Amino acid sequence: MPDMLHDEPPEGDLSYQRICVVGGGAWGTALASVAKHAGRDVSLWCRNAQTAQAISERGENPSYLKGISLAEGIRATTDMAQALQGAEAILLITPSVSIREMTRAIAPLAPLDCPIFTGAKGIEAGSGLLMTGIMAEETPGRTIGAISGPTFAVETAADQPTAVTIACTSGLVEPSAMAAARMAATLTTDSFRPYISNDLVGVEIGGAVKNVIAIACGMLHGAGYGENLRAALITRGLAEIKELAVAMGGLRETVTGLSGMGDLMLTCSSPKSRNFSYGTQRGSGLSEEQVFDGRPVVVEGRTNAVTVTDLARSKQLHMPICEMVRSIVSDGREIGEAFADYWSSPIEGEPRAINFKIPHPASSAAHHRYGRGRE
Ligand SMILES: NC(=O)C1=CN([C@@H]2O[C@H](COP(=O)(O)OP(=O)(O)OC[C@H]3O[C@@H](n4cnc5c(N)ncnc54)[C@H](O)[C@@H]3O)[C@@H](O)[C@H]2O)C=CC1
Ligand SMILES: O=C(CO)COP(=O)(O)O
Repeated sequence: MPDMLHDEPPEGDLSYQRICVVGGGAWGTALASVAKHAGRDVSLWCRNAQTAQAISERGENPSYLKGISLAEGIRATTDMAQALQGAEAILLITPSVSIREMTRAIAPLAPLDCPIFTGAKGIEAGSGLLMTGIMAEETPGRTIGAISGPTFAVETAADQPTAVTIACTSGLVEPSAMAAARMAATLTTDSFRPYISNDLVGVEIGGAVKNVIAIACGMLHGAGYGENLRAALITRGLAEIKELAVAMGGLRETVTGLSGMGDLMLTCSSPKSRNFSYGTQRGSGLSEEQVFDGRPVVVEGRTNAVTVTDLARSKQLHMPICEMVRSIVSDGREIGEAFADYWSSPIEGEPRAINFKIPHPASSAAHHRYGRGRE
């Protein structure tokens, strides 16, 4: 079996010419526009008929990317069979909770040699499966992949320079990483720059966990804490991602790449992130019902705080920042109290492999300062 990452690259045009994007939200629309800019024939399945009409007729998605001119010629439709007709590769870009149901809808309509890549970032509740794990279960034998990285849809759709990592399983038809390389060639433009990886697990773990860390950063930013703390959370968050990725069979190196550190840096420091923004609003005192003025917004880290920590617990791993977020969003703990617990946990080694642990000597002072006792 050829190994795309070590053998001579194949000659000729690797690109898939006919792409179907499933999901007419912000990221699906942005990727459809990238593929169109790259010269592909692009169809886009949308749930909403008005959105599909606006994209096809005006080149705009007013619901998710208002005011941004998309590449011309995207064929948007609400008819899944029509959208998938003739597709050589599929991008499945709906929220993580819908990936199983959407894969079930797609699989009977797309031949087995048509790979599916997802851009959803998360872990499934109950099964603990990554997105590609769900997809592989629902459509066995097919090449399945992921696209991940520091990518705000609003910037990508506006043709701002964006880099991603693409990885895939081997499937029955194409050798490992070949489909990832083909998808990279398919989506490359003068502004969109893909890299390929042979570590699908590492790529996906980064995307799933960074959203939880971004909520933590947002909450403490919203509560008035400074940049020092944010840098500490990002760095210690990266350590949590690394430990989980390695426990799942991923590589440390992947976690320091675009889909790990890159996405973590982006999401933990920008109000353009829904996860960071949700955290900021909660940290500034808004309730769960009040955030985003009550609008339903996809905040993957809110559900994934539970799925990530469930998975970590099942591997006997402790992810203290993710546990802190879980205790707030799922168990209703007060933010200051949860932070005080985290911040006054035992002093330990960095990395934690340094086997050192002593009780925090100023634990009760920290609780007094940050928890309910604070003035
Ligand atoms: N927006 C961004 O900047 C980026 C988002 N992502 C990831 O992409 C995934 C999708 O996010 P967005 O496109 O931003 O969300 P969005 O909220 O902009 O759009 C979600 C889309 O999925 C559809 N949808 C919602 N629930 C559905 C269901 N149960 N079944 C079928 N379709 C459903 C909606 O109609 C909408 O078209 C998420 O996992 C997110 O983390 C990844 C990279 C960048
Ligand atoms: O994944 C993203 C950027 O890479 C989008 O982040 P949010 O879901 O927090 O908006």
